[in-house]
Amino acid sequence: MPARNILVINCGSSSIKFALVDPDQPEFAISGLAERLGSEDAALHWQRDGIKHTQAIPGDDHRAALVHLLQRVQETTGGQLHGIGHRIVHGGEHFTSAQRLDNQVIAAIRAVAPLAPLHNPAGLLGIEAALALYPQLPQVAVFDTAFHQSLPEHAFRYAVPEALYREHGVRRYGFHGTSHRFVSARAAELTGMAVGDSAWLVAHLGNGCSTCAVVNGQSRDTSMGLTPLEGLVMGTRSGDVDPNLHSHLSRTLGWSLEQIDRMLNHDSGLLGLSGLSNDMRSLEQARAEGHVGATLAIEVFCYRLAKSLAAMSCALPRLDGLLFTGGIGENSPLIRSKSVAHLRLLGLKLDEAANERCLRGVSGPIHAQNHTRVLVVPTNEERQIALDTLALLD
Ligand SMILES: Nc1ncnc2c1ncn2[C@@H]1O[C@H](COP(=O)(O)OP(=O)(O)O)[C@@H](O)[C@H]1O
Ligand SMILES: CC(=O)OP(=O)(O)O
Ligand SMILES: [Mg+2]
Repeated sequence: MPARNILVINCGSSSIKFALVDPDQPEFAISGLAERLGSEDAALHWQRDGIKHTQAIPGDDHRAALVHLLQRVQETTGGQLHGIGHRIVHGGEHFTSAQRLDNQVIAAIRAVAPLAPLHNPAGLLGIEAALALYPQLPQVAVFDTAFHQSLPEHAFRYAVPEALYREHGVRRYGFHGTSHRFVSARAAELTGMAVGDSAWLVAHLGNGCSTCAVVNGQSRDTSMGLTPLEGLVMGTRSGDVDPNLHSHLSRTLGWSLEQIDRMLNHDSGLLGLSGLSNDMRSLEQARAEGHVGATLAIEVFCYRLAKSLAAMSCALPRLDGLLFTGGIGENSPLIRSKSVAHLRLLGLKLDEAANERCLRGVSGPIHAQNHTRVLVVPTNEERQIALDTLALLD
């Protein structure tokens, strides 16, 4: 059978992640990241046959970086590409599953772009660039929101006038669905349970962070809402604040909506609290050196995470386990330990030695004996996107 290579493109606000996935192979033929796009420090990093490479691409924007990135892919496949899968963060209420891209689907993605201002515009750039270079190849959009279309109405409605929902789509959508779906299915596999009879709390902790209650393979509640700003403390995003903060800042400081938007999305979260960095590695190091802001940022991050998990537990009939994933969830024993320490009432307690061992791709159980399961489960959004893309193309 010829290789069924799927190129997966995940465009963020200032970076593009990519991977060439053959679903029959455990490793990616090539994967990488174009980062700091639009700046003089822009660079393309990729890994092929276990060897890491870097190319400076100063000043490259998304479109220009995609040209370089696709050259690396082309060298690897020799032109054997079956299709392209794009991660699109917001699919609104239109899409409950992945979609083959056509003009109508692209228009619908564009229509909800204001609800994911850091993500959808970049995703559209990725689609345009890939269509320009590979007009003959089938392309698919895989939505972060799709997995959460199973939320019951009492979980997805806001307590605002009904017309805002009916006429303007103001509701909770939820994000990171591809990751929540992948790790909850993987956890069932790892523990010998049937996905269709399992109940998990999931903490996806990357640059964006969210929690999810997954029952029998379906999302029942999640911490992100109309946009990927609601919920947890994130790298640069505030998560939940009092909704009156907007009018307070406007009335007392004269701030514009743009200023408030920028502050909540780009200047808040770990960065805002610490005054130092949005990167958890840097904060952990600074905390170890006694940095007050970094210490506080970590305390708030962990407490708010635990509070959200406790709230999510309302959506579960029982708790089969808590799953940690994402760059922070997979790599930070400190964050796992501090957040689980707030959750004794849920019957959660860690085996700290096991917790310390789970980092840099090492996964496994980290709970104390005779306590509810806590697992570190590495996510693989790229593989899931490739599988969804193939399922649609076949
Ligand atoms: N060893 C580590 N310890 C603590 N945090 C880590 C470690 N490795 C990565 N991280 C954190 O993971 C976050 C990025 O997560 P990732 O899932 O890669 O993000 P993205 O949402 O961009 O995919 C950053 O805050 C980074 O500092
Ligand atoms: C939806 C979201 O927050 O995505 P990311 O974590 O990639 O920023
Ligand atoms: Mg992410």
